[in-house]
Amino acid sequence: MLEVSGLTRRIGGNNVLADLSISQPRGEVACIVGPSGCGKSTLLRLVAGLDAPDAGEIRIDGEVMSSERRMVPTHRRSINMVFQDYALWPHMRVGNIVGYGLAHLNRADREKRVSDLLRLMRIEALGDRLPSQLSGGQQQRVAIARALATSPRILLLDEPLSNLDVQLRTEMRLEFADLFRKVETTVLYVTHDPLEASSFADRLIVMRKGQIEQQGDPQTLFSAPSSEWVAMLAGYDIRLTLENPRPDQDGFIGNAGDQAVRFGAMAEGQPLAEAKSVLLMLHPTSLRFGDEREKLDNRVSGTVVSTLYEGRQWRVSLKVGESRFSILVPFRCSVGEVLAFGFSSRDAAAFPA
Ligand SMILES: Nc1ncnc2c1ncn2[C@@H]1O[C@H](COP(=O)(O)OP(=O)(O)OP(=O)(O)O)[C@@H](O)[C@H]1O
Repeated sequence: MLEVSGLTRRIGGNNVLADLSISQPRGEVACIVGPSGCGKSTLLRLVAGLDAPDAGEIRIDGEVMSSERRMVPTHRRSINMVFQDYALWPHMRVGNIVGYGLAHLNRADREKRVSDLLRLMRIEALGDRLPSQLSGGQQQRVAIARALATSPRILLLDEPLSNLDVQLRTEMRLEFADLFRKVETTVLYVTHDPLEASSFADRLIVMRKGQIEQQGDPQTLFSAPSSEWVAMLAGYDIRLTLENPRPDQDGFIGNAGDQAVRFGAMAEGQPLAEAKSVLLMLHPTSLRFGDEREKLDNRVSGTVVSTLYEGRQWRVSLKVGESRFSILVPFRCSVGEVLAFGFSSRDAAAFPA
């Protein structure tokens, strides 16, 4: 179990981490998601013991690892870390790199452990190669095999897919899902890409400016973002401003120009009473066109302001009331045309504007 409580780190007068707390049960895969500079790597470095906190505590299985008074060195924490650049030793062969931390085992046990790990990472044929003879994806697998060799209690990964091409990233996401299930290690994984994280994380922890903005299992977080910022990160890029929001039947209603638009509820913790207007945010996959839209409790019309062909679909800029946003549609439309779409009020995330 990893417990981070009240963790604060000041660098150059700034709070890079500010009173941050995380409680992670054994075996959980948690992904820290957030933009560049929000403090993700600093958090990993603190957990690894490569840096010391200014306040707060880190405990592993109940034992204090970092606090203002105590710093357990990295090699005594049972933690391993995989870095963005893999950091493989260039003069060593893959088998030796993976077996490096296993000097305490006899030769036969060490060789067995190394070959098990190479098989697990599907690089069993590469044991005699040097890092320079491997592709980026293969190097990445070696780095993970090395990190798993000593069966650490916690595995830390800092943007491990960032140097791989798009196709390999997708493949590795699937493999991670499988791997993390098999090894049963507690995993703390840093990425700036919430989609990458949502494919294998038990929990997403969204960070912003050194603090946690929202956390939860990926499906909850993607379907109920608690702030405009998390909604943006989750891809809710359609923004509709509604004036005069007010309760209505089962939910709420507001005006976009002369059209009434329903929404289910305000996002968690956001008061409607004080809001003069509401920002409704929608994920593109919530919009329906044609007959499908008739079944939904919202039907909204917009005027097409511009269109752009984007390979088998069109990016259409729409004006609805005073709001302008762009959507992708699978059909051609022309400037000035009125385009109607539907969405369910339950799928909209609403925030005070
Ligand atoms: N040694 C340092 N000296 C000065 N500022 C630092 C130092 N280390 C980190 N920072 C600052 O702390 C903030 C958080 O950095 P950190 O590397 O943790 O962010 P990050 O979320 O991991 O970003 P990225 O995704 O770009 O790696 C940044 O504003 C960074 O400039």
